[in-house]
Amino acid sequence: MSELNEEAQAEQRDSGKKKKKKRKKRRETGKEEEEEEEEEDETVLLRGIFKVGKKSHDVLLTRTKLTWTPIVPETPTGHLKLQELYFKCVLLLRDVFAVKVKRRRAAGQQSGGTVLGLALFSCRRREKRLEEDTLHLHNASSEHTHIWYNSLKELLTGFSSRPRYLKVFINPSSHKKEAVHIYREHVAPLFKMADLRTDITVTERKGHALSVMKECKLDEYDGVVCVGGDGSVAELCHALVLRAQLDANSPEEPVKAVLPLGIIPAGSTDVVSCSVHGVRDPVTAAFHIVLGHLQQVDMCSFSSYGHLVHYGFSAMFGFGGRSLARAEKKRWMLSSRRREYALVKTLARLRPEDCQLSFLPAKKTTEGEESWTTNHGLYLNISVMSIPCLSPHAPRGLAPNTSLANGSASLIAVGNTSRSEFVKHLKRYSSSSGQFNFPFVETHSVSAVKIRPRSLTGCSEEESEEEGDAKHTPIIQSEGAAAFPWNIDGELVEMASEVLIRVHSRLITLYGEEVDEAESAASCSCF
Ligand SMILES: Nc1ncnc2c1ncn2[C@@H]1O[C@H](COP(=O)(O)OP(=O)(O)OP(=O)(O)O)[C@@H](O)[C@H]1O
Repeated sequence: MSELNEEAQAEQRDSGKKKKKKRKKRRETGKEEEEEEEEEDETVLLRGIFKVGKKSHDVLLTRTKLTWTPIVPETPTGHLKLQELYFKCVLLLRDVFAVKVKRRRAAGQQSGGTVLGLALFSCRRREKRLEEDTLHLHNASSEHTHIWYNSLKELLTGFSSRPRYLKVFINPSSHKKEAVHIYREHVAPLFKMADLRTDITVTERKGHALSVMKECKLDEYDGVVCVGGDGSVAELCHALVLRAQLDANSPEEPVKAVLPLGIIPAGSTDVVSCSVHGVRDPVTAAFHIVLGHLQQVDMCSFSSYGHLVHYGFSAMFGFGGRSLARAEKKRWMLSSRRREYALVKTLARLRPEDCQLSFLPAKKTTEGEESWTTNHGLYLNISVMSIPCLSPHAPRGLAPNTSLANGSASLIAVGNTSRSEFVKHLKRYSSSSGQFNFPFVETHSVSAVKIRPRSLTGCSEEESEEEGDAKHTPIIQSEGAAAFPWNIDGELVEMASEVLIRVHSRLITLYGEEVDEAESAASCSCF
């Protein structure tokens, strides 16, 4: 018997012993069932010889992985090089999204051809990015190749979270109007390889996706995909929860969205995409969808006068709302220029909001009662965010103290201070940390917030004087009373009077995962 075989047998004996020991230990803790499942997963389903590169390999397939080890001929001395003994490669099936039979075809030949073996398409991680990788397994036997192909196909279809049919919305007007191109170039080919079917709507106006979502037959689909910026994402998240609420006939209480949402970033900031992917990369986003990585995410409801206005992830009142209102009036400008212009202009006219701020801490009192804390004062900005809101401009997030599914939101209240101190606070978002280490900033982990403006000045009067060219109208306009601009997920919403924000735990599922930091890029140049 060769040293290789002895070694392999010894390894098997060892692992057998280890498994027995493990089983004994688990029996003691009552976890025998789990152990049996684990063992079943490791049962070898297929074993065969394929060429990987130029060398023949011993290839093993289990329910969870594929391993290949080079078959090394014995040397005259009977010794093997150490690196050859331990050179075993592993591919986890959870990372494989497609398998194809490779054939040699003559030029122009559409079907048939000589079987060459298999190609396994998988995704590998490079920090937060997911990239395509291919493993070629060569074997000229058609029968052998098809046995492996069928088994691999069967195992891949067993991943129940992977979608097969998706409703896709593309906003052609997002950011640089590249959404259609991004989808065609980077996403559609991956979906096709994974045998994923799609039903595509290219949106024609604001609210188009919402109206389609209200009407369409949802049970046909396994998920929804949005190709666009934060505004489009906000519209679809709102639509998914609203649709679930309508279907469940629950006028008061929000209902969990039935289908998961995938986000292909094509906007200028892409806060939600960065928060669940860690990068602004359409390919990474597409892989999370194809591989069925599901992440439950908290959402907020925003209501005014007792009526639901919107569902969303984040809201800014004060500076954040006013600067967005300014930016929206300059829609004809490029989005980066528009944002810089609005920030600088709003900073130049910086003024606090006089308001009553109440919040419900996330941790309930020992009696489990709701105990609101209320403050009156002047605030330059108030943010409520149920997700960390990562972006290349704020890699640690606008709200690093919250996470995607902790059932609470971060309340960041910035009190009145000098312009220079406020700018210092803003600049720290794009650098390292410490954005909250100012005496005028308070943060709380909350489950609900109420904001009641006490001044009578809304947005229109102050901001209109040299901006009469406004063509844009906010998505919600108040009647009569002065309306205040709110920035809800990057969309302008005008609301008068008190606004109530409630956090709803895990209201929506997004394709992605929890990430702690986003890949950073150059920060905004206006400071
Ligand atoms: N064909 C269309 N023309 C104009 N607006 C549209 C169209 N389709 C969708 N919209 C609306 O455009 C708004 C903004 O979309 P989106 O967020 O995708 O782009 P953006 O504002 O350029 O990106 P970002 O928010 O990252 O700056 C959304 O409210 C969406 O409903």
